[in-house]
Amino acid sequence: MSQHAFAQPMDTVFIEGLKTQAIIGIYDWERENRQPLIFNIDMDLPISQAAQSDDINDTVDYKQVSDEVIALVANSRHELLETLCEEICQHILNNHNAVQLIRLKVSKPKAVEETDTVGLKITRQRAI
Ligand SMILES: Nc1nc2c(c(=O)[nH]1)N=C([C@H](O)[C@@H](O)CO)CN2
Repeated sequence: MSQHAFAQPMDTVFIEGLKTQAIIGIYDWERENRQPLIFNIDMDLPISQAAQSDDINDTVDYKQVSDEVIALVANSRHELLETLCEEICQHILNNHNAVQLIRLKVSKPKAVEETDTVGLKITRQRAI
């Protein structure tokens, strides 16, 4: 019987509180000044292979993904968080084959003065 006859349990590699600076927003002041965006990213994948091999290539490297997200955000100039978050999820799914599902939350703490923070949460899954 195949080793994969049963569903593999999903585990989560996560990045919490990733601080970036972006040109993002619909207002003039947001087009002229970078502002902070904070990301929490959950990446679901089975880690059983990496746990056996002890090889970073059998899992997803949270340091590498963090660096890629920082670079992607630094080079972006979107108006909406929706556009940026979709781009980040597609980048991760396209470049990190082990990742099956992503839950991404972005906080934009300087956007609405009366709040602690506002933002967006999205979930994206690899097409079967
Ligand atoms: N759903 C969204 N609503 C809003 C966004 C956004 O990106 N997605 N952006 C803004 C402004 O840029 C805001 O952050 C400035 O206060 C408003 N609403």
